[in-house]
Amino acid sequence: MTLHPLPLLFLGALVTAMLALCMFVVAERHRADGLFDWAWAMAALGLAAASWAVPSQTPLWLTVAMPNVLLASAFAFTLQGLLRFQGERLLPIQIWGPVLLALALNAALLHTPQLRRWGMAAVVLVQWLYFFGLLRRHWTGIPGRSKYLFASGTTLLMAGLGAGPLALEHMDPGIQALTLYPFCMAVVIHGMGSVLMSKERSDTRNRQLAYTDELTGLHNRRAMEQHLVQQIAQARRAGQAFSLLLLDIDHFKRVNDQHGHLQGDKVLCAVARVLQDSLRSQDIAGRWGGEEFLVLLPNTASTPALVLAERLRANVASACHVTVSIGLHTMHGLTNESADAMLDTADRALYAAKHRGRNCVGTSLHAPA
Ligand SMILES: Nc1nc2c(ncn2[C@@H]2O[C@H](COP(=O)(O)OP(=O)(O)OP(=O)(O)O)[C@@H](O)[C@H]2O)c(=O)[nH]1
Repeated sequence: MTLHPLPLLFLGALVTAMLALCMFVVAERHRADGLFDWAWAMAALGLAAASWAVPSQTPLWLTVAMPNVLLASAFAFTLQGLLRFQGERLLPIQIWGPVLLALALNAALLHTPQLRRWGMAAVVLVQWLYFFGLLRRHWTGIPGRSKYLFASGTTLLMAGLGAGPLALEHMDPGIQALTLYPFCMAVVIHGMGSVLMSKERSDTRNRQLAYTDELTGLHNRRAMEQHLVQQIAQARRAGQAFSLLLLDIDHFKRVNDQHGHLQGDKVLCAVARVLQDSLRSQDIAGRWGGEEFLVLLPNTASTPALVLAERLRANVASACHVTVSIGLHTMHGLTNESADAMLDTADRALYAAKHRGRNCVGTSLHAPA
């Protein structure tokens, strides 16, 4: 059985067009993530494949020049999408210059196939170098694994479409047709990679939002509950001490009443900043609710925890125009305390600190039974 390139090219064009259509539908709400540009890239690839598939009697500008310019445009859209995804900018000439070059090259060398193919390979190589450089710069910041699909799919496409015509020119049409299978595969990998990359980015953002306190930027209560359970388990496994601090701003109602809710919010943010700046890298701070903050101190016994709590209290008092009362509780390595029990004891220590006149640290020793 002989393989004919034309039906396979039509199939390739159809697959690419369908992928482009799906991406346009999804991209509407993800323009800032580059998906819209990647949908245009896919559409340009589909059009290029369709133009290759028209019968050979058709003028060369339609079967050769146009698909070549469409290819360069597809890779320019790919680059532009990646720039948007990373919130970075390039001069328009850096993105669209290769497309103009492809246009000029195909106009000048339309009847000189060998030179034209070399020229196009060089244009695509320049585009790939931009693409690769950009991806490399941001690689570690892109969440998830779909970046591997995106990088390999795009590289396969660029290598195949840029250098393929040079490699295939003297080959049998049957062999040429076979190369369309990897083309279809590369298109699917590239398309899936771009859609999933954008999805993984949204998932990461949503997860961050779900675990972050909107006002202060600290962990929210949900995140702190999880950290607390993990830290207790870790302390128990390692037989280490683990301390927690419950901080409450003193007379915060007065701040709101006298200076307004907005000013109250600013005070909450200022206290959060002091916490972040005063803690060690292993400590975890979060907003527990209202004007209450929770701080977890892994591998910290009661004496150093008390020193740290006193430092926090003093730092807040000097930087924020308010004071805080702190309840401190320490779990010693092998004791079997639950998160609720620890919180309850810290809460009673906090109550004791309030009772002693505020702006001080209460420990389990001060807590009423
Ligand atoms: N601005 C602002 N105020 C809040 C927020 N959440 C809770 N509050 C206020 O925090 C105040 C807490 O007041 P209380 O529980 O009476 O405690 P307090 O005035 O700090 O008194 P003590 O804790 O006994 O020192 C209330 O007025 C709440 O409205 C918030 O997100 N922003």
